[in-house]
Amino acid sequence: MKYGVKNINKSYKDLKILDNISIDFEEYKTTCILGESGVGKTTLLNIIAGITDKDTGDIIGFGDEVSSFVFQEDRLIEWKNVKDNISFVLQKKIKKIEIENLIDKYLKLVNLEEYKYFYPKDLSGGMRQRISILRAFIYPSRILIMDEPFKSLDINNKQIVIELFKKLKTVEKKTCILVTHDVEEAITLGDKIVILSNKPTRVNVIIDNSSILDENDENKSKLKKVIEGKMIRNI
Ligand SMILES: Nc1ncnc2c1ncn2[C@@H]1O[C@H](COP(=O)(O)OP(=O)(O)OP(=O)(O)O)[C@@H](O)[C@H]1O
Repeated sequence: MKYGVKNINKSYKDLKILDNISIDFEEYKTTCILGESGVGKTTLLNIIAGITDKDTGDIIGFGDEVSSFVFQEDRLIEWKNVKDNISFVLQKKIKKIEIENLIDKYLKLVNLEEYKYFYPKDLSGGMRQRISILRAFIYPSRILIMDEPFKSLDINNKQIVIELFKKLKTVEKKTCILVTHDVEEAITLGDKIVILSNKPTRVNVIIDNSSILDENDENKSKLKKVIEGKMIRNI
């Protein structure tokens, strides 16, 4: 299956935001869309998800597909416990009898089984976001779209949630699109890093990061410097 965007242009009134954006999203890989605040990352995601109209260009492969989403805020339902928060989104997709087995299996996999009957108010921010990422992975979709999912977390929680994402990625095959302004996040998680910069926003460079994902810190920090340079918007 081929997923991508081609020659996407978008303006809000007279202000051009996205200028001819083309990206291929490789199947089962994680593509990070990286750029400073205001560069148009959320606009691009919303265009991909069909929430916002593009002016011109093509969206490839997403039309008939169901996607899972994870946002900056966790979007758990306060009056439902963990199990019901997950089963709620699965009920139209999976047989009731299978849902509970599935939830048990995944909660166990990520060592969260003891929280099955907890309500969101009794969970920490990091724990809540782990549940929403888990929910997005269990949901039967081939695509997972994440908009700054670690932004509101402190450094420790962020690390824990990132590890959870990596673990789930090894057991559930999904094509992931991760939007972030955080260079380290992109280097840690992205098989491919797409840097958006300039005004109006263009794809500055696409970096194949797959060989550096497990690399040492020295190589990662070199790459970080290169990326930071590319993120600067020449206005
Ligand atoms: N509905 C809208 N009407 C007019 N302008 C908008 C609208 N939505 C976004 N913009 C503008 O488009 C630009 C890009 O916004 P967008 O939220 O897509 O950027 P972003 O890279 O996701 O930023 P952030 O990381 O801060 O969320 C901003 O200048 C924003 O003010």
